[in-house]
Amino acid sequence: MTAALQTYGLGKRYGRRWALSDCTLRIPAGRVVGLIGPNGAGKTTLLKLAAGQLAPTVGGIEVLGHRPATGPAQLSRVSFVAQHTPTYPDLSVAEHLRMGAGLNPRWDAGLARERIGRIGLDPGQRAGKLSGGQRAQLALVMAVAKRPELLLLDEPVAALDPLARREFLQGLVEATAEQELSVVLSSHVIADLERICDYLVVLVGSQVRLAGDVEELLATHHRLIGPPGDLAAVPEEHEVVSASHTDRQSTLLIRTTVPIAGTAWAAGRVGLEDIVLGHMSRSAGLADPPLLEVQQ
Ligand SMILES: Nc1ncnc2c1ncn2[C@@H]1O[C@H](COP(=O)(O)OP(=O)(O)OP(=O)(O)O)[C@@H](O)[C@H]1O
Repeated sequence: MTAALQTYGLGKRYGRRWALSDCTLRIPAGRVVGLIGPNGAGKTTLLKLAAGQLAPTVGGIEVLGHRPATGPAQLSRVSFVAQHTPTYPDLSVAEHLRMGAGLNPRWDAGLARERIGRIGLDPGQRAGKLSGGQRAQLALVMAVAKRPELLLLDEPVAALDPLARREFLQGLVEATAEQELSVVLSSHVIADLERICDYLVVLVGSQVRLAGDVEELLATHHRLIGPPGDLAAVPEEHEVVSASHTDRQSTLLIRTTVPIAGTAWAAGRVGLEDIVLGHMSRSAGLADPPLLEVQQ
């Protein structure tokens, strides 16, 4: 099956600073992929490389089996909504939709009208007079009505109110169920990603720290609670991702594919937030896990 996004040793450098480095990923098609990481981690850079708005410094990238933005056919298969959701301030909402219809061969006018009506945007209103959140909604409608095969969204819900945000995320899930659509969206809100994503990529300091199927990540990560500081007692098949210690106990986040049995440690399940934060706090290339906190 063709991957939605595939990268090989991909890197992008600005001057002497690497915005993204050594990125090798294969994201299957038909997934809703959450891209998460601290400010400056390289999320926007990866999305712009996928949209063909940036060229790699090193390595390669394929989107739906082809190099990004290599012609009209490839451009029509991908929608990209940039972080600040650009719209044309002098064009009305209706004029945006007419422009979308003129530029995109697979434009779904019915879907666009229905979504604009549901959001409650006035078709005669100029985009320059819309609120930031309304502009974001308009940009999202334009991106979805293009009927892309891959939708790239850079923090799409950051400017939306909680209800609009929930509706938008729900709409995304429905769109992926109705049509052959892959989605990659970046966000800082783990709860949003947890609700809709079935694949996760964690970027830290320009590098991929973790990537995988959400169900598999949940099944292979566990919390272990046991005697303080005794990491040597942890079986070596259990990769310790993070550790915190008090006088009375140590709490570990571990990743393992083997059953957890026969140790002095009590095991428990963890949520996506624990997994993401555990991997984000882990220092790159460290043999030993970092101490997250020490309580006396
Ligand atoms: N045009 C540019 N010129 C120079 N450096 C840049 C440019 N764009 C991004 N960078 C740098 O590349 C790195 C990655 O930036 P990027 O915007 O991809 O991060 P991000 O993960 O999207 O961050 P945020 O969560 O804050 O949006 C940062 O260190 C940033 O300063």
